[in-house]
Amino acid sequence: MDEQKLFDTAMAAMKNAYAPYSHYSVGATIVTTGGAIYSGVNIENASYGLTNCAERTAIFKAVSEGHRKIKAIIIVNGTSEMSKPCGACRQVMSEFMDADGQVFLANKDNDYKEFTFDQILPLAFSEKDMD
Ligand SMILES: O=c1ccn([C@H]2C[C@H](O)[C@@H](CO)O2)c(=O)[nH]1
Ligand SMILES: [Zn+2]
Repeated sequence: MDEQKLFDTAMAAMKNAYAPYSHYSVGATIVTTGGAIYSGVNIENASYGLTNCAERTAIFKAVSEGHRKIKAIIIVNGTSEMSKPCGACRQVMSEFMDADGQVFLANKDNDYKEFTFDQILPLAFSEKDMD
């Protein structure tokens, strides 16, 4: 799937964001190594700390259906500022992405920057650290 298609898919998903408290909508779309596509949105709660970010929603959907490896993720939001995954999402991404996985951080205006996963989470803690 090309980058423009990924952007369009994440923007379409973002319309389902449930963000009545922050009014900050986020959409994330991932591509598995097998080419499967999953999208997620942020889902807030009156008990604020229970909020689930868009990135983790998308990843958990894919993992729930048996996928274990993500090759690319795009994250969009409803503002002109570039999306930036929170620390919790970066750590969850690290469980299922390799260092060279593609990360596209976009805004609502179709501007995006491409990173490798290890650029956005250097020195990631992983299973290997427990050997
Ligand atoms: O990368 C991010 C950062 C924030 N949020 C959500 C959580 C909350 O609903 C809102 C404001 O923090 O944005 C995401 O979904 N992904
Ligand atoms: Zn997050």
